[in-house]
Amino acid sequence: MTHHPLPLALTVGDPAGIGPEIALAAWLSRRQHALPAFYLLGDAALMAARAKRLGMEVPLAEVEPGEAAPRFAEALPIVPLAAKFHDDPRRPDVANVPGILESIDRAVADTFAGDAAAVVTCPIAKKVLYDGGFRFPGHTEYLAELAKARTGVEARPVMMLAGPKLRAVPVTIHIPLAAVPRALTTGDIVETCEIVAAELARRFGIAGPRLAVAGLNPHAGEDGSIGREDEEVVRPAVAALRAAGIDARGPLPADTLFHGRARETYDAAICMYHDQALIPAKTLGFDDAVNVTLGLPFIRTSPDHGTAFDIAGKGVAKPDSLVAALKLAGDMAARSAA
Ligand SMILES: NC(=O)c1ccc[n+]([C@@H]2O[C@H](COP(=O)([O-])OP(=O)(O)OC[C@H]3O[C@@H](n4cnc5c(N)ncnc54)[C@H](O)[C@@H]3O)[C@@H](O)[C@H]2O)c1
Ligand SMILES: N[C@H](C(=O)O)[C@H](O)COP(=O)(O)O
Repeated sequence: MTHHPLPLALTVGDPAGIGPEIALAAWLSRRQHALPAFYLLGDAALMAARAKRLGMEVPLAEVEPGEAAPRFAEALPIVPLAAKFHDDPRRPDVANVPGILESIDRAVADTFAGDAAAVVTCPIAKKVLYDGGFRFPGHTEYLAELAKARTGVEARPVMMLAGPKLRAVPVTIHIPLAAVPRALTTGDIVETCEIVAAELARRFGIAGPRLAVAGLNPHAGEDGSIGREDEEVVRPAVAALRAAGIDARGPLPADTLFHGRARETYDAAICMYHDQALIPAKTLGFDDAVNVTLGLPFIRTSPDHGTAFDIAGKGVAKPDSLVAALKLAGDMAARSAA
């Protein structure tokens, strides 16, 4: 009997977005990209309708997770949810929220049950979920909550955008820009860097990773003359990290941190807020960067883009970032199993 590695559990994301069609396209490219086996937690009727709408010939197989890997070569395995979705691209509907969450919950449950090697998520629209009563900023924090519910241990999730040219980590994530200076603490910077250093070693095979810590203010505060946070919050964090044996440098001016020669000097840039990390990450690699959540007791990756409601159902969405997310999850799982 052939031995199949555990498949990846792929969530459907918002069904009105591009998640369903990039999942179909990723499956079609499975041989070209040597993708690890995955199954979609979704609704076969929705997937059949979206494939038909886009003229994509994708055989679908409703399966249990245990049957997914052996079926993957010949059909896109779908593990059905209780929830059903309409094929209504570009029209997000709060009525889809329970099904969107069921897909995420089930992916995590399957991973804890040993039926899946990792969780890969298609994009959700935060506003739609918030309107449906979701009280977490995004997947990142929700996944940490699901982990805690299962292990009883607090998880500190860390967002990393990882591409061939840059790995970038925002210390504060989905909070208003005006709230960043108050939210940023030395302890959070230290904790984030510790998790990044440990996970780069464990899950990416980078021994002694080099971390470049960006400043918050222009020119990293210019010795405290343009804002005090770099001297009072960031610098003590870097000192504590260095004392603990972590190769961290900073605070470094963020404007000169992302050009080619600078990027050669570190393995991850630690940034103080969302756009400081995600603008360079998506500019340098919108099609191949992956959103990875570190600090969880399981592997989670996601494409770097969102639901792209403007193009859903039009047949122009590129599956590249999802393909990269599936490959990275497979690589991370293989390294963790070795
Ligand atoms: N992982 C996630 O769940 C995730 C990530 C980012 C944004 N979001 C959410 O997505 C929603 C929309 O966000 P946004 O509009 O800022 O960003 P977006 O990434 O959805 O779209 C930005 C632009 O890029 C284009 N684009 C995105 N993905 C593409 C692809 N695969 N192929 C071709 N073009 C693509 C879109 O058409 C749009 O013009 C928001 O609600 C946001 O919260 C979710
Ligand atoms: N900030 C992420 C991005 O722009 O790519 C994104 O919104 C995803 O967040 P979650 O993985 O927490 O849903």
